[in-house]
Amino acid sequence: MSALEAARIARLSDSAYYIPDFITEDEESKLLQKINSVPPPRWTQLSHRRLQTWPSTLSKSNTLLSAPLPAWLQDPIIHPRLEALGCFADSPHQGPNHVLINEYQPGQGIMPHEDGPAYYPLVVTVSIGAPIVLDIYEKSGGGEESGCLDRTPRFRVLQEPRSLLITTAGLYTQYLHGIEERLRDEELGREGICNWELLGNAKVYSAGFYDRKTRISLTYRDVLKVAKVGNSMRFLTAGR
Ligand SMILES: O=C(O)CCC(=O)C(=O)O
Ligand SMILES: [Fe+2]
Repeated sequence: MSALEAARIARLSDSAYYIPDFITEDEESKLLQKINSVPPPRWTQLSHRRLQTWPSTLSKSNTLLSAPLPAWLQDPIIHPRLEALGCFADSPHQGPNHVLINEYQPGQGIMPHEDGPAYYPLVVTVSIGAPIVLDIYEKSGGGEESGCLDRTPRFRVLQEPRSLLITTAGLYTQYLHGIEERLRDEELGREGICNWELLGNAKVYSAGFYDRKTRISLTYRDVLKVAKVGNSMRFLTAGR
């Protein structure tokens, strides 16, 4: 990942990279327009956010039925930009094959969790619409869920709209991540935000807070187990 050295979030050692303005405003509007014009059944309404899964949901055995991602999710994010960064060069399929799109209204979030073994341990997140703070928690020594709810985050990453966040290595395997359900993100500054020096426009946050607006993330991943269409009958009956 040497091409990414300038984007490394130093406080997160070698496990996270942040690039502001990874896409243009025009590309951001086109993505928003595409995401918001899919047929309604494409959305899964969850209790605290809604979600699209491309090209399809994984099977119970965490297998992806092989299918290309739609062109609007590939260009220009995968080709040429992620390819130029080389960040999936070492992953089994040499590129992402799965994208989750999460939408958070003000007050919504995602519980601290880890992304788990279905994926190669590398997640690339494009943020659009509005900023949001991603909280990173140490896995507690005393059992998976203990005390998670009232724990304070170990690190906080501010994701500006149009930015790219790469999480990998220790951050993927040793920590949990989540987004607090709140209407306002506060305590923004050099102290509390671990990628503050890398922000594209830190001035916007100089008041130390902002009110949440609708924020959408596109998380690009490489699913390890992929079934070819020719084997789809085996795939469909597996794990049932
Ligand atoms: O929206 C985000 O940035 C995080 C989403 C996430 O953690 C997930 O979908 O696993
Ligand atoms: Fe996640």
